Amino acid sequence: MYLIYCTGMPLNLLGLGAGGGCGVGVGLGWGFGTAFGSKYRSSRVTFQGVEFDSKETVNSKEFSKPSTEAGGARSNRDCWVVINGRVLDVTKFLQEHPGGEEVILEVAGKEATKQFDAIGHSKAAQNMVVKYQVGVLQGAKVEEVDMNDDVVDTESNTKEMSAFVIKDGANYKSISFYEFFVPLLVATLYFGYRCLTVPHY
Ligand code: HEM
Repeated sequence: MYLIYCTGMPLNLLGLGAGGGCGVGVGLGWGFGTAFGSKYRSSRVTFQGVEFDSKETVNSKEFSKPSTEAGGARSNRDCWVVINGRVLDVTKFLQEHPGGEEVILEVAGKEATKQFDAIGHSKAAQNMVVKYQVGVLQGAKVEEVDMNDDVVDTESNTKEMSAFVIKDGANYKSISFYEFFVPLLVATLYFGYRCLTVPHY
């Protein structure tokens, strides 16, 4: 009798383990996701390590010629280029550039719009340009960049993302509540079900 009872216990414990594991796993995953998401929940968007503001806030200092003011900068310690009328200090970006630093150094201090466009840079890359803007070329008409575009860019969606985006929502608090309690409820129900259905000898 005693032996049979002992055999039943591990079964019961196994039920508890499976039930608890499922609940805790889902709960922790969702809970952590929620907490982590709330920490970064803002109007800022981070994509591949680059943070974009929702509004374009850039330096609008005017430069007369890329070849004089921006043009002295042709080394990997000080490298500026002009793309679509924007004067960019890309010194810090050189080593991060997926296409290598050489290609940018070749056009350092120059108008690089043609070369930039010729590559067919992704929308994300085009938006990234703003991050390095230190001014605009005098008389140049600079087009506004829609920062929200990059997150729907299909090509970029397939690339590695270092962070995720959670949009602001009025009812996110109630969502967090459900995210936490629904897995807990599921685990409890499962555990209850196991307790009732596993035979006790
Ligand atoms: C601030 C300026 C620039 C930024 C932010 C930038 C960003 C990027 C990014 C994110 C990529 C990865 C592919 C993509 O997402 O499109 C890339 C690739 C590349 N870029 Fe740039 N880029 C800049 C300037 C330039 C310039 C001026 C040139 C050429 C003179 C250039 C040449 C290339 C090449 C050759 C590749 C590799 C393309 C491939 O592997 O298919 N980039 N760039």
